Amino acid sequence: MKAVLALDEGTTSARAILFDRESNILGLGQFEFSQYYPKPGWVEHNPEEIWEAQVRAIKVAIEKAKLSPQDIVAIGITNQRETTIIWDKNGKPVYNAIVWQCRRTAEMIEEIKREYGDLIKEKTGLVPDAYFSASKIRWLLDNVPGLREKAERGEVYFGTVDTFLIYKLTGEHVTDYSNASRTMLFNIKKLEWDEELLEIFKIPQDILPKVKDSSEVYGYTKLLGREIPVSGDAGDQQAALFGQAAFEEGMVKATYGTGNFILVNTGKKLLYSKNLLTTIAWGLKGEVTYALEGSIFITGAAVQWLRDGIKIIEHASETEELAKKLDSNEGVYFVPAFVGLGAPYWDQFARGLIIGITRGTGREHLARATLEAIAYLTRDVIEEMEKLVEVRELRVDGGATANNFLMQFQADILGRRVVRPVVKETTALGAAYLAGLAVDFWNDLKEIAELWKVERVFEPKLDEKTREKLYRGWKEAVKRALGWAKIVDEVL
Ligand SMILES: Nc1ncnc2c1ncn2[C@@H]1O[C@H](COP(=O)(O)OP(=O)(O)O)[C@@H](O)[C@H]1O
Ligand SMILES: O=P(O)(O)OC[C@H](O)CO
Repeated sequence: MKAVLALDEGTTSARAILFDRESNILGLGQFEFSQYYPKPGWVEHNPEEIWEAQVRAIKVAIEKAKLSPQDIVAIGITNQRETTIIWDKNGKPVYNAIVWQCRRTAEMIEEIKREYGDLIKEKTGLVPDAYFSASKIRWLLDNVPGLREKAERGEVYFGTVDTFLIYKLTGEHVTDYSNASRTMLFNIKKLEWDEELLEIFKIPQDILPKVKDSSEVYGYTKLLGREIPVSGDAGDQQAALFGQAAFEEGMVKATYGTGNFILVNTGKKLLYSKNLLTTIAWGLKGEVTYALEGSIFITGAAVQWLRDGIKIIEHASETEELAKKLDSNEGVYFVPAFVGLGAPYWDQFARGLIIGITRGTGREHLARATLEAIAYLTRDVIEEMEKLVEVRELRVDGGATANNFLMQFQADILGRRVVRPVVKETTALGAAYLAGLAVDFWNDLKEIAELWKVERVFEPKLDEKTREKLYRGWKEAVKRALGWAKIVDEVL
């Protein structure tokens, strides 16, 4: 049996999944790696740990599938995006990876935004934020002793995690259009690194990877004892859009993981929205497809916080039964702005808030408020999208879509159908499709679209009056969370 191997390197774990031609999962390996929080608001990973977790995951996936390396026709990569690594010629990182969630460069961005905010938006499609790679690279060059000199001599390489993994696998220094579009250094109209932005962020061009299509052979790896082509690469959210077979303009997907990321395919059109990101979905055969994206930083991570932070649950899935114990949220709202708020608020200084607590408030209220928040945040983004495109239904994927309460509440609060597919590992599947297309394992997008199957549809049931009342309450709660870190700075 022949298969494609997808490497899905996420924020909390590295996964490896083997898919056959019918997109069945033949084997899966997954290992978590450590999260480092050296200061409040800072988040780092150790790239060596990521690599080790990834290699172990590959071995487990192959064992579980009972396949041999001979059966693997191609490898596709998909990754947590924006996370920034700089390494030397031996593949040794010069510092930890600075993770997309890290806020250490928030002040730097505030300053740059004042002068260059509009220029950045116009060239990159992004809302200037510490989220993207540019300010993280600048921070490394300014803070790791001797690094700037090495960068100027062309002795080190920058990459997002896809680029680091491809370098480790093949020795090539490349990325794809979708990942490049998240650095805040890539001109999404001209499809090239932008010299003016490189100047603003003081980044030497030599450290940047070559930008390629999302589906082509980048190089070959001997990791498994024979040469296998590495032939697919896309940021995880774009890969999920591809794995959902959202190939037509107007198709929307939402991925429910650590954060929620909602993307609508806008085809060849570059649509701009003040509070959403214009981004590249993928490059295929020399042509790019664009998307509009709403990035929500913390959703499933808030469920993790209930589990690991305040320890009121043991498993994420318990939130479903707890939430169902109540008929309503009883006025309790939770705004999980742990690292500020992304789309559509873009407030780097917002912080988390739980409001409406009374003597009767218990675990079930907190569980319900957390799940409801995920749905409200998603509606915030869809409302913004609907100013530009019509959203008829939402294709969903990611870990938290297993929660039926959440899916039903999502349909209710949107007043739209929520559609869950059979294969929930949509991100990895997208990477597998991209890799497989490059080596003719799959022929074309039509063949892939036919493989997509619905598992369950959630129809909206809530009356409009209740829906709008609940949502108004949410908006009031959000107002109270905005700018909180600045207020704390002033008073403490
Ligand atoms: N049944 C559930 N209900 C609510 N949240 C869940 C459930 N199962 C998983 N999650 C949340 O989903 C996230 C895991 O999803 P996953 O797609 O693996 O995320 P990522 O790729 O970002 O690491 C975790 O943050 C977890 O808290
Ligand atoms: O690791 P995930 O799946 O939560 O995805 C993270 C995003 O790519 C960040 O932009």
